[in-house]
Amino acid sequence: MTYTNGASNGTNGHAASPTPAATRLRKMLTEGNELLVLPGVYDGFTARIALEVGFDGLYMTGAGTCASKLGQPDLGFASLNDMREHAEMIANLDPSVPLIADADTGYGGPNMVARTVAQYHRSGVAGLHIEDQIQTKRCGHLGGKEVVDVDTFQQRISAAAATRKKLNSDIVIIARTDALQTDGFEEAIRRLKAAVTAGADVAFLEGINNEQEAREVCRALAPTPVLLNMVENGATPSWSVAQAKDMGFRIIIYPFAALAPAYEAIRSTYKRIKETGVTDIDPTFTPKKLFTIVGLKEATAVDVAAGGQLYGKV
Ligand SMILES: C[C@](O)(C(=O)O)[C@H](CC(=O)O)C(=O)O
Repeated sequence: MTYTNGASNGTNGHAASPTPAATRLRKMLTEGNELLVLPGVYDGFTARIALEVGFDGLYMTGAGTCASKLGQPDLGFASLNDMREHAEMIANLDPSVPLIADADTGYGGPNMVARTVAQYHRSGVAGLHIEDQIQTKRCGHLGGKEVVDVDTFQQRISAAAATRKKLNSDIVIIARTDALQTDGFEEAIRRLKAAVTAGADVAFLEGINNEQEAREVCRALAPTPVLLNMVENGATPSWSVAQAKDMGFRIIIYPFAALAPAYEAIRSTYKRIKETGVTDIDPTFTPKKLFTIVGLKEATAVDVAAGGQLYGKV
């Protein structure tokens, strides 16, 4: 299915505002029945690479944001400001491509959750996930997790949904439960259903262990779309897009898709410098190539349209 961004010329000669990314994401979920594939991105460079390849949307990983922006593990180090600022930069590189961004626990009680949703909305984020872990959260694929009670979780989602409504926003609210590890499958499903009752648009069962759980969560939550978190080498087996679709998922995210290859590639190059004294990087990777990947053409077009000639000789 192709979604246009809806931009057209208004009668006053100004271009009409394009459809917000949140509205586009919501439409993809409600009007289609395809599986939306969103690679994990953790900074502007990885986002640009994903945009170049072309996907239904992007996923801003909190683990990757903690690692790249703060140099810290996914243990609740990132604040709302860290996450919002990062998400805003990524969401606006190409606002026609929806960004789903991690919002951890929502960063506090109902008022903080409301603030988080409002700030993500104003930043151009199309969807966000809010979970039921305690504030000192950790990556969902680590042991020793703790969750808040179901009422507290429901309040987080209610505050998110009320904010979406108040702002007349289409931002997609994704309720994530981490209760599978702590309380088992039945309780996790109960929590996701409670979250949908409270206004969540999408359900996210963290740390799915096997195909039976995968199929069952999609069946139990239907018609609510369910998101699959494809963290390689974590609790969940590695499934392909085709398998995820067959199991009934509507969104698949790959938080480690950029992190793992970046680590390998960067580390081996750094080691080569240390051991041989040269980087030996691909000779076609010129400075101009890097800047082309991150928007040289667009920057040149803006300058030329303004009557400038700044980049003619780049
Ligand atoms: C999805 C996630 O929240 C993320 O930050 O990308 C993480 C990924 C990870 O750290 O393995 C999560 O699953 O908790």
